[in-house]
Amino acid sequence: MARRTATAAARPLPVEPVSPAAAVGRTLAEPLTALTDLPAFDTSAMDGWAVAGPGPWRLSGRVLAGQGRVPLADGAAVEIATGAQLPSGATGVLRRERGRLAELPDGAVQLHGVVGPGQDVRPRGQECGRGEELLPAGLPVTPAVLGLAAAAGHDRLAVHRRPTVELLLLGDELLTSGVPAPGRVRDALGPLLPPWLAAAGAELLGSRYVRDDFGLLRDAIRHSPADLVLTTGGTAAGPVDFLHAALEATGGRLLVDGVAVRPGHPMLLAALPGGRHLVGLPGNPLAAVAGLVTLALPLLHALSGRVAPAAGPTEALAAALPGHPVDTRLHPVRRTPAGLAPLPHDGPAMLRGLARAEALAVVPPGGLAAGERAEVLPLP
Ligand SMILES: Nc1nc2c(c(=O)[nH]1)N[C@H]1C(S)=C(S)[C@@H](COP(=O)(O)OP(=O)(O)OC[C@H]3O[C@@H](n4cnc5c(N)ncnc54)[C@H](O)[C@@H]3O)O[C@H]1N2
Ligand code: MOO
Repeated sequence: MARRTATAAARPLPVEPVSPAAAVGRTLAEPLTALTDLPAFDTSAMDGWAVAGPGPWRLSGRVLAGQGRVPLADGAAVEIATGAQLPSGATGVLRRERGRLAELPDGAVQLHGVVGPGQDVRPRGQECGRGEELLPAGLPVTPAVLGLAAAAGHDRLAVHRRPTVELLLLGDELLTSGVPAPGRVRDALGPLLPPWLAAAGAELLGSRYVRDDFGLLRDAIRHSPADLVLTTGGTAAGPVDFLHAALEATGGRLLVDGVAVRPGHPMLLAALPGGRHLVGLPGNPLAAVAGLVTLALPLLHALSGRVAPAAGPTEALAAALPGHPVDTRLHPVRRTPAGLAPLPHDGPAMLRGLARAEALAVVPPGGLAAGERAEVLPLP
């Protein structure tokens, strides 16, 4: 439900044509159509000889990949390379290992072998015709999409602008180096979040530490130019948890204020003036990751124009996963041959389980027995 609210909270950012290298990790804003037949011409699929009609054939010449189309008379054969354009009049390709050459009394070379019609030929348009839709809009541009787009003749791709993010790390207790001092903790989220945001297609404008001070937090939110202001800590009702007050002071409108999920229940989502958004991640590190996958990633995907699946895939559990009496639980899991294995050290303030996890399993209230299927939220 919270994931659906976050998905519905934003419209895709504007579309821009960019070079393929700049498109990786962004989302196709238009269907990718073929600008050519693929293959664009009848192509030899093997090294050997292009032949015209039934054998034996009289051999002459050679066609290499990259050359234009040459004619071939009935009864003739020409040496051909894989990927070369098939001569006009050719009826098939005889692989090198299946042909036998013999010299004729007049010095000419004769080729013997058996070739079915169209054998070892990749006919023009076998993969797609010009104008055909290859991929729908809303798909992330992966390296494979780049390869397909290039093969289909594209020099630029229409993608949505990357959502920008500013990360505000709240808490006077945070240390950025060394071991924890009395009352102080190492910031675990400053290192953890940026690579996951980048993997989700976002552009991080910056990360900064904001002291536990209402005015500083209010101004940081008010002046942030980012599409998404992502905060950590300060979501609960502690004496220096100023996030709600700062949102009110900056004209923020709460869309989600707490989610029935453990860990992470104080997570929140707000619309900010100027079409911006704020996601507040709880300070406990595993709770923050729960907020990332529940609110921040769906919102970033919506801004990127990425089509969201209705629900995550489900996988069978290798062991029982106890549930919360009324809330959904998110539990770090690994894939094993026996199914999803829950990882220990899954407390809200712990990262030991998460660091070995491949995904978070969604555990409904009451829990799941071994062998039952759990929805799986992949970690980006
Ligand atoms: N009376 C209540 N107290 C709390 C409740 C509650 O329902 N009633 N909920 C608890 C839960 S659950 C969570 S989660 C936290 C959320 O707290 P905040 O978002 O306000 O976070 P903080 O209080 O700032 O910090 C909580 C905890 O996390 C540590 N922290 C914060 N930032 C980082 C960071 N970048 N790296 C590592 N650790 C961090 C911080 O030191 C605290 O230990 O509220 C509970 N309280
Ligand atoms: O739910 Mo808190 O978010 O347990 O850590």
